[in-house]
Formats: sequence, structure tokens, C-alpha cells
Amino acid sequence: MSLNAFIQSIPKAELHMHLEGAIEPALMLELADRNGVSLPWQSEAQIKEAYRFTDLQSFLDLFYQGCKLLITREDFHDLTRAYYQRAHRDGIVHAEVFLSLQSHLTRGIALDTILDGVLSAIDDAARTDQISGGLLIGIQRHRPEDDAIALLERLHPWRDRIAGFGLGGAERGNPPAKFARFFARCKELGYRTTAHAGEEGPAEYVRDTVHILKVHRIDHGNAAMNDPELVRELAASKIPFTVCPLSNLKLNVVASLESHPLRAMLEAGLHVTVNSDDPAFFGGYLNENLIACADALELDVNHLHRLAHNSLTAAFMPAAQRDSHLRQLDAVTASYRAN
Ligand SMILES: Nc1ncnc2[nH]cnc12
Ligand SMILES: [Zn+2]
Repeated sequence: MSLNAFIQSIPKAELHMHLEGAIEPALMLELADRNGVSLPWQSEAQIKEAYRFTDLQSFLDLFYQGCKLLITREDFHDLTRAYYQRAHRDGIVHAEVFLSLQSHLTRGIALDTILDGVLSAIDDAARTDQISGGLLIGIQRHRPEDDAIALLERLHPWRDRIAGFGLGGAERGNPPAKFARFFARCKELGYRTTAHAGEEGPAEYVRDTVHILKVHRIDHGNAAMNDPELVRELAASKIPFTVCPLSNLKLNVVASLESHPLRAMLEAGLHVTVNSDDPAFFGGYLNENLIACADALELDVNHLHRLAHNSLTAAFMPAAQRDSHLRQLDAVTASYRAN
């Protein structure tokens, strides 16, 4: 079995993927047609041509444009279902997905419409493909903290269907401390939390995200590597990092995949996982991220086993289910090593 086939065959979790970042060009055209929304592009090739980003903000501008195509329950359902079908083909056994609710609510789309569409597709995936899912509500950090708190309270009736809350959007100029009250309230209500940190922001943002927001996971976290003392602390605490290599490449967070910190993060003892972030925009789903990193960073079976193991233990998943996937992972890895 080749290393790429091994990557395909191991059970793994994806923990950092924005649903609106999974709108493939073909679906974009279909949604525009279905909803009578005009697009500046006529073909899939033209859409792909537009995906040249200079930084995070240049990408977010397009990401928010794409959000406007999502209007009906079916739109949210079809997008979510398409992602889970693709995840299942990649050998993903559990996927937690971010939803940028505020982008849809502020356009006047009803909360019921959005959540029914997404949650029904997550249920379909569990029933049809035995892939478990989790919905993470992604708060946008350029908006006021009070809006996030109001949304948190409004979501109370769905509390049993929400796996956790995250924080994304433009990092520079929106430091973690801006959301201290929001994350304290999440904690009071018993929610799991994650936050993007150290993607474009400095190591200090990663430290504050852990110390002030007290999140369960860090999304990205690359900049932590600029602070050796922080790395030692985060390695000891075993806090998971959801790293997104192809995203980092496309948004110029790294100059090349060869210079990506993923391998150094693993070797420093950080609890690193690999994820696709916005796969339709960045040219790769989870396996493509893993394969590209294996190539560029010369990862071997031990690294890849560790990454899959980390993804399963970092997931917001019941222990019995996690342990069953871990046993399967060890069995597949042992058989690969034996051949
Ligand atoms: N890579 C990213 N960083 C911050 N916010 C995002 N929203 C969608 N993708 C994102
Ligand atoms: Zn992200």
C-alpha cells in the first residue's frame, strides 16, 4: 500500500472546516441559478480563476460574497450534505463544521431555516454513511461582542444540537480579549469552545486565547512557534491545534508548504491536527492537505498516525466512540507497517 493509500484508509476526524468555505464552483452556479442571484462569473473556470488571495481579508471578502447564495433550507442542506459525502469518501469518520450564522442572520434568513437545513444534513450523514458530525457556531470577530452574546442566548433552544462555539474572521485588529465576556458566558452554559489565533496575528494572540478565553482548542496557532516558552507551555497542556496547511499557503501565511511549521509543531510535542479550513477555495480537502504535507515535509507513517490519532482525541466526541475509532486506526496502521 502506498503512503497516499494509507492516508485515505485511516479513520480520522476533521475539526476545522467552514461550511461556507465548501461551496464548490459548480454548486455556486447552481445556487445562483436556483435563487436568481447574479454572479460576476459565468463558468467554474472563471470562478476558480478568481481564487487568488493576497491575505486573509482578500479571501474573507469573497467568502462573505458566497454566503449570499445561501437562502433556503435546501441550500443549507445541500451544501452540508455535499461536504459530508466528500468527507466520507476521504475516510473521515467524524467532522465538526463551522457555520457563520451571523452572515446569514444579518441578511434576514431565519434561524430555523439555516439550522434545520444544516442539522438535517448532518443527521443524513450519520444515518447513511455512519459519519458523525458536530455543528460549531463560528462567531465573527469583526462584529461587536454584544451581538455574539445575544446570539448565544438566542441559540438556547438548540443547545443539545450545538457541539461548540468558535471565533473566526479578521484577526488583525480584533484581539482575543475583545471576546472575554462571550467566552466566559459559553463556559457558564457548558459549551465547548475554539478560537482562530496566530493565523495572521502574533504569538501573543495565541497566549491570550488560551489564558483569557480558556478555549478547548486553538484553530491554526502557527504563530505560537515564534515563542518557545509558549510552545513548551502548550505542549505540556496538550491543547489541540487545528492546523490548515493549504489554507496557510493560499493566504500567504507561509511562503511554501516546505516552510510550513506543521512538522516542527509535531516535533515540539504540540497536539497538532490537519484540516482543510475552506476546501473549495484553497484547492484541497483533508486528504489533499495530508498528502501535500507528507510530500513537502517528508512525513512518514508515524507522523500520519499521530495526526489521525490527535484528530480523534481532540474531537468533541463520546469516549467510547473515540476509542473504537482509535482501535481501528491502530489496526490499519499495524497492517500497513507489516506490509
Ligand atoms: N481561515 C480563516 N480564518 C479566519 N476566519 C475564517 N473564516 C473562514 N475561513 C477563515
Ligand atoms: Zn478557519
